[in-house]
Amino acid sequence: MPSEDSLRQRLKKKATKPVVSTSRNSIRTKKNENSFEKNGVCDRGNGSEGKLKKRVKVKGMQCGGEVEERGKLRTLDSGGKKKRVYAKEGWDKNVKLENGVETSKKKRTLIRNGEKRVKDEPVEGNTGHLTMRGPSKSMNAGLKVKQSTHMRKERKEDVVLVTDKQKGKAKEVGKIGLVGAEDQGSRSVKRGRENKTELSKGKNQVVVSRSSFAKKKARDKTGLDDDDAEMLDDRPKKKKRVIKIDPHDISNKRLDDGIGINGSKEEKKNEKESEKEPKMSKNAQFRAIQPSPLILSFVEKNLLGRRRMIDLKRAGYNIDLSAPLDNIPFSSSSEREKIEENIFRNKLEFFAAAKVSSSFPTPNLPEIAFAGRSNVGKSSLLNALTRQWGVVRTSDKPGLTQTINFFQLGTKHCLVDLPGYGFAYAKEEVKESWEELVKEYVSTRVGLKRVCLLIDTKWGMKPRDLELIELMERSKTKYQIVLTKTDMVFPIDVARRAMQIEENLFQNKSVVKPVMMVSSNSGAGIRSLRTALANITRFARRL
Ligand SMILES: Nc1nc2c(ncn2[C@@H]2O[C@H](COP(=O)(O)OP(=O)(O)OP(=O)(O)O)[C@@H](O)[C@H]2O)c(=O)[nH]1
Ligand SMILES: [Mg+2]
Repeated sequence: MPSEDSLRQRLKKKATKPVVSTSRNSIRTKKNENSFEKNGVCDRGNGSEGKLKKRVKVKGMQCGGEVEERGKLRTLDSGGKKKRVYAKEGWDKNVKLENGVETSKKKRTLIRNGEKRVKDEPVEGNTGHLTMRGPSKSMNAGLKVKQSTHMRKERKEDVVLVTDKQKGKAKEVGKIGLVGAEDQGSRSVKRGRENKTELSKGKNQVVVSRSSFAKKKARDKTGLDDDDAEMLDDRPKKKKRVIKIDPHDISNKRLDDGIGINGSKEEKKNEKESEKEPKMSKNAQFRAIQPSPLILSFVEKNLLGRRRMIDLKRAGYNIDLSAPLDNIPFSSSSEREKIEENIFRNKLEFFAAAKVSSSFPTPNLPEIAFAGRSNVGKSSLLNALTRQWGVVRTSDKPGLTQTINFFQLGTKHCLVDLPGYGFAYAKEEVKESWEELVKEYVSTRVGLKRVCLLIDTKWGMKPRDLELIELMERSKTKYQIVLTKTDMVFPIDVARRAMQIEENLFQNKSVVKPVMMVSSNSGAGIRSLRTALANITRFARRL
């Protein structure tokens, strides 16, 4: 029988024995236990320091709530395990509503490459780290969640949670990166977990993780939101079409391209140079002509150009008469006017017509011929000069005069009406024969004192006119330019045309200046022409 004392000793021994925990490797002494009870903090002791993953179970100890580990907060469950935070947990505290989207700001620790960063990051979605997103366009229409994540530094990692209600399909696009940060400095735990579909039927959630900052940057540049950018990323990339151009194929080239088949640099240079010097149209060139003051004063004095009837009346013309208005002349008793009147008051008589040069009449009188293109007004001018209407036939149909017609003015002078050249209602061979006949006449005719080359004021000189001029220059036949139908254009254009022709024929020797300007209809300039022609015949001797 043990004595009472021995029993007491046994009991004491039992009481002094250490309590051994049943957890894995950790041993917690009674002392430690006491210290925890004192501080209200679970202390792991030296053996467990630095190994956060190893959890310590202390018998009879409950660590519900938050356990502080060296200044950091960590959620632990009642069993002392790290508490997993799900989407719906912790919802109420930090969640804000922005544009119908719940967002929360939650402290988050990012540790990469041994560095530890603590950032306040706005996170979308039900949890602090998740973003609700609609991957499809149809989703966007109804429930479009759009929250731009703020990119702060390059190594930032976004976690995006995508929901798709309509399709009911979950698509995992990326992976979740849940980073837990425990322990200070070098001791860090980064938990990256690839999260597979964890969605219910009604609500599918896809977790998307994008780590490429370059992608983000590019999207920001293009101004697309994440949805659009996502769509663009998923699109099959189009291959660039390379079009090979056959340098010898000119089927698609415009005719006015001006670039040669080879498209050499020189050709392009020439083209550029020609572009630099813009070509002025003929009309623009004509408008740029500045008439001399002498011509302008002549135009004004003779009432040339298109005029109002009231201006003609004020100038002394009898506008009630249908005949040329100069039949009421500015009568003056100057000697020159008397001479002019004497010559052109004589009777005008037709006496010969010639189709060929052999039919020309014998040159007994000094001759003044009227040449020019068909319909320029040669026959009309003869009538206007002599005021004898009907002696010379006129027509609005080009090509009426088909022979060289000789008219005797009084007893001392001869006026010659030539067939026109250029366009006419006649066969080509006939027209050519007219032209040849005229050329022969102006170049060989003895007694020809002056050729009045008539030019339509509106159209100016044509190549055939120049041909005849060249011929007369060669044959040294004196010729005078007479602008006709001046009543059809503005006075300034009459002056411009006269100036243009004078400049063109500046170097010609056989041309008689100045250029005369007339209108057989209005009679303007006829008196001046009479005066000029009277001076020719005045000193001409009878042959
Ligand atoms: N407005 C206007 N019309 C004129 C003038 N002179 C002639 N005409 C008209 O021009 C047309 C042709 O006149 P013509 O005298 O027959 O011309 P042409 O040079 O002899 O013609 P061809 O004999 O065919 O060579 C006629 O209808 C005339 O009325 C003018 O000064 N002003
Ligand atoms: Mg005629």
